[in-house]
Amino acid sequence: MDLLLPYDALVLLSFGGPESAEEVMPFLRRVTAGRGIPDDRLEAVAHHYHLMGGRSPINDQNRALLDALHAELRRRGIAVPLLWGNRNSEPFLVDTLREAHEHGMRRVLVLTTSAYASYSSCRQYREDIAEAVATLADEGRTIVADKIRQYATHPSFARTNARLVTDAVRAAGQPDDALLRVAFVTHSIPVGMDDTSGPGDGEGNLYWHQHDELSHVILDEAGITLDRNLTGSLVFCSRSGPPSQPWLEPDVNDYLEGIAKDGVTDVVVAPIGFISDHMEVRYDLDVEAAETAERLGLRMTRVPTVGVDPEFVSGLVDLTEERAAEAREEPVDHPAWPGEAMPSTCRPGCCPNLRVAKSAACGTD
Ligand SMILES: CC1=C(CCC(=O)O)c2cc3nc(cc4[nH]c(cc5[nH]c(cc1n2)c(C)c5CCC(=O)O)c(CCC(=O)O)c4C)C(CCC(=O)O)=C3C
Ligand SMILES: [Fe+2]
Repeated sequence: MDLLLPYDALVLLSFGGPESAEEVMPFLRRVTAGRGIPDDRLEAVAHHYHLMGGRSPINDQNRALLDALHAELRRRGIAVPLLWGNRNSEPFLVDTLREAHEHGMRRVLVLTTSAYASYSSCRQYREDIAEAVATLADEGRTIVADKIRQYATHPSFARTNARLVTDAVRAAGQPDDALLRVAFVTHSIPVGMDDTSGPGDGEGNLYWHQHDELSHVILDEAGITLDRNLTGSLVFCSRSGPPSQPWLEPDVNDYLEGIAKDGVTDVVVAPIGFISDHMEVRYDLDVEAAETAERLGLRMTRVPTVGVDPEFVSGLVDLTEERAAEAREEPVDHPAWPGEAMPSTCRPGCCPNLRVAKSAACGTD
């Protein structure tokens, strides 16, 4: 069996979520601390969790992803330990890393459950890694954490999403291109956060751009496979923040209103912004958007997220091998489609924290 040298472990790092009604408010307070989220929004989101019995599906989805990663690593003969930590709920990253250190591990590779550029999807994870590493340093434990590159532009992510959308369009059973739309959905973020997303060389809007580019190649691929002329749009869900602050639009529900007015009858909803069917998908799409569609008389087909799809999981394991080769300073390819490979070590000032200066791991700043 090979190892994933120089790494002593692979750590899955996720957002986290509550697993019981009592955990909902502490979780929400942790997530929104210092983020300026209005109380009525917090109450609404707490209600979404309570509708699901206080249990977010995200932790079970991560357990399934860990099993799938474990199986693929073993299939390739890689015997690296696989650990799991969250940013906002147990098991907390700092506890996972402390236990790793107790077991003699000194350098770990982190894989996050977030694919794109932006402060929320990349730097915030890096800040939390830095904080965990600093806490352990205060305890006299030195541990180094590297990270695989953001994988929104890894070909396995695009290919898996393209296949899932193709299958869903086929299943929707509306043969008339003019009556069908594909809505590519991602998490809305503040416009200012999108404007500053990217490597920090002045371009910005990389969050929006990566989603937009991926939507286009998926439409092309599905169109070619099905021999159809498909149309669609990038739309957003889960807006938070005060009404005075602009966030990316259109909201998925407003988009549905618009296409219904245009006489469209069928919508395929593809949550390409997320890698598993967590609350944003289960509530904001499967409950809220589904109700909007029903009210408008639109037939809605929801595309699954990449989840534990073998092609996606295999791509993630490719990325861990790629990062390990980089760390060993061996020549290595960085396959990317569509667009460019993101660096595994972020540049200074990329996807900045617009509120407070905080140190972030896995970067050159
Ligand atoms: C880009 C992005 C992703 C995708 C990348 C990634 O996956 O990380 C994501 C994922 C997630 N977001 C999640 C939950 C929440 N996000 C919130 C708030 C916010 N999200 C933001 C952005 C994102 N969020 C932003 C800009 C805010 C405003 C506050 C701030 O500026 O930080 C709030 C507070 C209440 C509210 O306002 O909604 C909650 C509860 C869960 C867990 C779901 C579950 O339990 O199944 C997951 C996977
Ligand atoms: Fe969020």
